[in-house]
Amino acid sequence: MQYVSTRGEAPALGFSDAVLAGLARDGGLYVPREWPQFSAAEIRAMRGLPYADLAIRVLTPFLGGEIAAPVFERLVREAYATFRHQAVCPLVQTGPNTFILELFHGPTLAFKDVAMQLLARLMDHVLAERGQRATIVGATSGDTGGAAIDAFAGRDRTDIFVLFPHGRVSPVQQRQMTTSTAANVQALAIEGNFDDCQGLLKDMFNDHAFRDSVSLSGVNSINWARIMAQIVYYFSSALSLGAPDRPVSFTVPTGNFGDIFAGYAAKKMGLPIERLIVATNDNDILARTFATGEYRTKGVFATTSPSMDIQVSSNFERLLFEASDRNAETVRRYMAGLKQSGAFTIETAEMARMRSEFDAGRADMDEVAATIRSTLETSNYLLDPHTAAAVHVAAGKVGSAVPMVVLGTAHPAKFPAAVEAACGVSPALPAWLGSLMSADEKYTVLPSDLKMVEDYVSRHSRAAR
Ligand SMILES: Cc1ncc(COP(=O)(O)O)c(C=O)c1O
Ligand SMILES: N[C@@H](CCOP(=O)(O)O)C(=O)O
Repeated sequence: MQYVSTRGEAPALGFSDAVLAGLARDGGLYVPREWPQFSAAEIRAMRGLPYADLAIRVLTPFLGGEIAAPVFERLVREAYATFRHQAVCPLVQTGPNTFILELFHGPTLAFKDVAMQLLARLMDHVLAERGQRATIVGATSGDTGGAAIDAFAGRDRTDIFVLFPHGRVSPVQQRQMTTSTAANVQALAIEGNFDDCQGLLKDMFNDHAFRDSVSLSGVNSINWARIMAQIVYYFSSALSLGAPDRPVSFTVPTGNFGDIFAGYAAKKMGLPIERLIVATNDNDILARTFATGEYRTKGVFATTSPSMDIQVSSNFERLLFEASDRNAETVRRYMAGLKQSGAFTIETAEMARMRSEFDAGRADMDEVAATIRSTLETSNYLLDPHTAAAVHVAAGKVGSAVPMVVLGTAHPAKFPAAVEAACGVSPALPAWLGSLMSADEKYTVLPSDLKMVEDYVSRHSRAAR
């Protein structure tokens, strides 16, 4: 299996190199050269498999034989042993034909753990085999950072630097990043928003001298392995609802478009997914794009679902590549427009292709609060604000006989203030995270300035040459 860049100007790479590279050297994102296929019979044979076994079955074709089977099996089993629910990602029914796929039973209570726990082990394995070290820089609007720090803390072959928007993450999210005592962890509070953090990250990757000098690697969903690992729970949930003999639709709280792109990948691999519905909060660039065909950024607005406060949605580039029949020149043109004027207009035929698979909607903060309240009243189920945005959007789309699965991307206890304001209930952190809110914090505040951040990373990275 080879991985190609969406911008077509970087060399194709094998699995291990693509994982270590993160962003392609031409600024593009890696995607598999072709989608592995499972027949209906092969999917049927996956029914009833424990989550780790399913992950091994679904993900092995992506490895291109580069990770020995017994090693991969061990890494997968270790990754999912960190989850506190036996099913790893359980499915809970909340209405006649609606379900929440709970993705928040990992160490940091967010869906990011599902991929991050595996990615850290994969990277460690590849680096150890090659006798190398890497510097990992991640950008977060709140959840990726904590999940990455948990997964990489104490690993000798990597130093991890997480850029988070100063003052714009929830207190629980912040502490999950700032209370780590591991020597290889650095939390950097950037004076800006998430798009600034992600912009700095991409600029670091595109500064090849810096990139090479610190052996830069990435753990955001620009890294293919993040998307890959997220494909598995589309299979697990669809299988338990009757796949491949019954189609399923998914509504996904969306920001960087990584999670929903994993659903698209699952569909390309043969899973019968009817609709993939993008749910945004007030930062509704993707909902507007699906409505108008124009991707146009405007300022980021701070909401009660901070992890979705994003304008530049990285993985949308992967969908543009697909919708343009993998035309890298078209993708480069769109991305140049985004860089120059903050906008681009998508060709009609490409938009039609996207609309044939995806739908989109938005939930503003009042709608999110009302959904948290009403779901508690009618289903006795406490939503976090991100999942609530998706439940609101899904409610406007349900209606067919096809089951609707909403991805539950975070535990409500990560956002107690917003949840309590909405419904009067303040969700408590699980006991095993009890000391989080009293532990000492350690972080460095930096301006949103490329040179200053690069300088900080170079000075603190053990991989720096
Ligand atoms: C809780 C939560 N929900 C939804 C999202 C959006 O997911 P994605 O960026 O993959 O679209 C995020 C951040 O990524 C998140 O942390
Ligand atoms: N919402 C994310 C933003 C980064 O997303 P990623 O999936 O690309 O890592 C977060 O919580 O940090």
